[in-house]
Order: sequence, then structure tokens, then C-alpha cells
Amino acid sequence: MPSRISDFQISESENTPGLYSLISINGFLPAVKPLKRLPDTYYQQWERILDDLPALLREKTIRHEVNKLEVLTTARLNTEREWQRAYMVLCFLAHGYIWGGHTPSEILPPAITVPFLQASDHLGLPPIATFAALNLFNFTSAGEDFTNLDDLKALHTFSGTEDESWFFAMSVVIEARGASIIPTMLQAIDAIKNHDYETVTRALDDMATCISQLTPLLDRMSEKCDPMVFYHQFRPYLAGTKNMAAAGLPNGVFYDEGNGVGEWRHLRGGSNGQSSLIQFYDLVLGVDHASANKHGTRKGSSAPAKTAPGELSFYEEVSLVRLYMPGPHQEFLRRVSQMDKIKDFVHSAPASPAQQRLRQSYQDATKALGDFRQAHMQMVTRYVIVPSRKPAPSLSSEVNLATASLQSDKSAAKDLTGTGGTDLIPFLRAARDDTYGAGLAVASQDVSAIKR
Ligand code: HEM
Repeated sequence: MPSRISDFQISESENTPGLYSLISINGFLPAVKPLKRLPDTYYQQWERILDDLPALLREKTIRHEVNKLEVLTTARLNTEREWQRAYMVLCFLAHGYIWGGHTPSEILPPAITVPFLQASDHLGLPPIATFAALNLFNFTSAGEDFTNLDDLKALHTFSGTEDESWFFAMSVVIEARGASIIPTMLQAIDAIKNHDYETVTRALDDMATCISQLTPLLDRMSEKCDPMVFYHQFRPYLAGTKNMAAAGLPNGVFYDEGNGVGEWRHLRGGSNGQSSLIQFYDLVLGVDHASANKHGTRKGSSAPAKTAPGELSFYEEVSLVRLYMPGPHQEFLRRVSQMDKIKDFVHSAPASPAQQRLRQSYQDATKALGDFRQAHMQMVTRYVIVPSRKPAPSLSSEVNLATASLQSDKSAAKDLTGTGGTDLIPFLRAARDDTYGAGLAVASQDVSAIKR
């Protein structure tokens, strides 16, 4: 399987005018490495703070430094890469400012908010640390191929640790490796209208192989990322401003734009749940996370959809997660969601050996994605649940503002929340079960066909 999307693969797909312009040869990652610095020295004042960020956070002097910044114009940003870099720099500065004190800051100053809101607007992203800022726009690599984890590292971190760099790099390598299957699956969708079983079956087999090669990568997280460093030293800085009352942000954060203008904003924090790749996989396989919402409780699960009055449930939130992706990626997923459905094709196929093979391949692909989610859940246990039960090392007790709020009841793992603001264990379990469930629904159809 190629590691990048090649011209050859793209030219083969017909049903997709303009679709590939919304992504790159690396899928949802940029086509080339993100900029290491904004080329215009006008932006030096931002870059200098970012250079010193871990030390400024340790010494709790970040706010002092940011308060000295002028409100810079974004008019001197010339290319998409520059806009992406500006957005990423401002995300780090904003989260450092909010969480880098003895108590969180309820106000973001105009020197951050004014350019941050403009950069967010330009990229179709919210003004908060997103997966795009932390991962897609924040890495460097030994070469132009981003599929080797050992060649990747983050450009910037909050903690200055290799652990944090490795954590961000892991998401990059998964995006890079997982992207190769995108054209194959788009061609499979094309093939549905011709009832081309062979193409769809082969694509599903390739997808199962591709995903099953991503899963062992998750095991490599522990090579360089210590769960205690993750949980105490940098996860708190990824937290958003939504559901953060316990951490001292009952109203979210006020984005002060100067001259009496501004707005309170409640936004979710950075999470790998904002990966467009995994949402693409769900879409092409027809994994429906909304089904459970109708009943409030997942079918076959005892986990209730815990929702405060007026709040959205986990399953409704899944569709909102797209708003945390870059505009073109949102559009890409929207267009894919309108295409023919592989799942419908699998379910409607008449009984024949070709259909049997198709169904088996569909089950294998959904199982591979379910297994990925299962491995991910185990990682969440190692990196969130276990450290949450251990006492915080004294070194980190000061920075742990947001962790307090990410955990509404220290004694109950089920009540832990993710940086994205979800109640994490029921959410992840439901996401996994929905995935396995899509394949099992086909298997049960086969059984009932045999019984008939
Ligand atoms: C130490 C490593 C990781 C931890 C502790 C972790 C933790 C979490 C948590 C707590 C959530 C709950 C939702 C939220 O808070 O937004 C989540 C969701 C998610 N994470 Fe991770 N994550 C890790 C690595 C990864 C990696 C490398 C990927 C690769 C793409 C990933 C993909 C996802 C996805 C797709 C979701 C949404 C739920 C789903 O679709 O199954 N995570 N993660």
C-alpha cells in the first residue's frame, strides 16, 4: 500500500470532483512540513514567547509576558502555512495564558484574541487548542514522508518534555499512515453504482489491513510517553473552557477584543477525537454513533447517556466535533457523508458467493476499527484512569488546575472526563460498541438468512 496519496490513485476516482483539493497527499495532514517560524520578523514577539513557553509556564510568568504584547495584525500573513502557524502559535499562547497561573484566567487579552479570532476564522477552526493546532500544524520530520514515528517530533510543547512531543507525534503518524486508504475507499464508493463487488470487497480488505497496522502503533505510546507526565505535566494545558466550572471557569473564558468588545466562549479542548481520519473511517463503514441517542442509553450497554438538562448527550456531541476540524476537512467529510453507502450495499446485496465475501470483508473492516478503539480504550485506562488514582507528584501539583476539573469524582473512573469535555469511559465504550455493532448487524443478517 502506498504511504501517500499518489496522482495515480486520485485520477482513478470519477465521482469526486474537487474532493481531493480539500485534503492533501498526506490526507488530513499538510502536504509539506509545517513552518517552524513565521517568516516575517514582525511576529517575533509571539515566537519568542513560544520559544520559552515551558520555562514561562514553570515560573508562572507567561501572563506577564503576554500582557506586554502588542495587538498584531494578521494582514502580514501571506500563505496558508503562515495562517496555520499563526493559529498554532496563538493556541499555545492562549492555553498557556488560561492555565499557566495559580488560578485559571477567565479573560484572554486582545493581543491574543484579536489575531486568534481572525486566524480561526480564516481556517474554519474554533479559537481554542484543537487537534489541528496541536498535531496537524505542529510537527517536523526528518524527511517529507511522515509515516515513520521515529522521524517525527512536535515543534512545540507545553511541558518541554519528550513525552509530550512523542504523544503529538503519535497522532501524526496515525494520520499519515491511515491516509493511504482514503482514495481506495472513495473508489469503492464509486464502484457501488456498478455493483462491482470485487472492487468494494478488495477495498474493505485493504482497509482492514490498513487499520490493523495502526493499532499496534498505539502500544508504542509507552516507549517515550510516561502516563504520569502525560496526566500531570501536559494534559492540563490541553483542557478547553467548556464544563470547567470545577476548575474555576464557570462561565468559560471572556475573549476581550478591546474597546469594550468581547464574548464569553465555552469551547472543548484539544482531543484526538477531533481526528478527521477516524471520522472518515466511520463514515465509509457507516458506523452510526447517533443511533444510541434516540433511546438515551446505548443498546446492549448499561451506560446511560449522562446529560445535564439542556446539555447535549455524547452522541449529539460526536456530530459537533466536526466544528473543531479545519473548514476544508469539515467539507470533505460532509461530501463523503452524501455519497453512496458501502453499508447499504453490503446489506442489500443478494445471496451469492460474491456477497458472502463482501459481507465478510465488511465485518473484518469494522472489527479492525473496533479493535483500534478497544486498544485506544486500554491506552486511556493506562494514561488517564490509572494516574488519576495515584497521588500527584509534588513537581506537578502546581500545574494541575484543569485536571481537577477533568475529574468530577476522583473515586469513580466512570465520571472522569476527557480534554474534549466528554464523560470518557461510557463515551469510548459506546464508540467501540457501535463499531463492532455495525459488523455484527451484517453477521446476524447472515444467520437469519441461513435460518430461512
Ligand atoms: C495517551 C494517549 C491517548 C489518550 C490518553 C487519549 C484519550 C482520549 C480521551 C480521554 C478521549 C475521550 C474524548 C475526549 O476527551 O475528547 C479520546 C477520544 C478519542 N481519541 Fe484518544 N487518546 C490518546 C491517543 C489517541 C490517539 C493516538 C488517537 C489516534 C487517532 C486517538 C483517537 C481518538 C478518537 C478518534 C477519539 C474519539 C472517540 C472515538 O471515536 O472512539 N487517541 N481519547
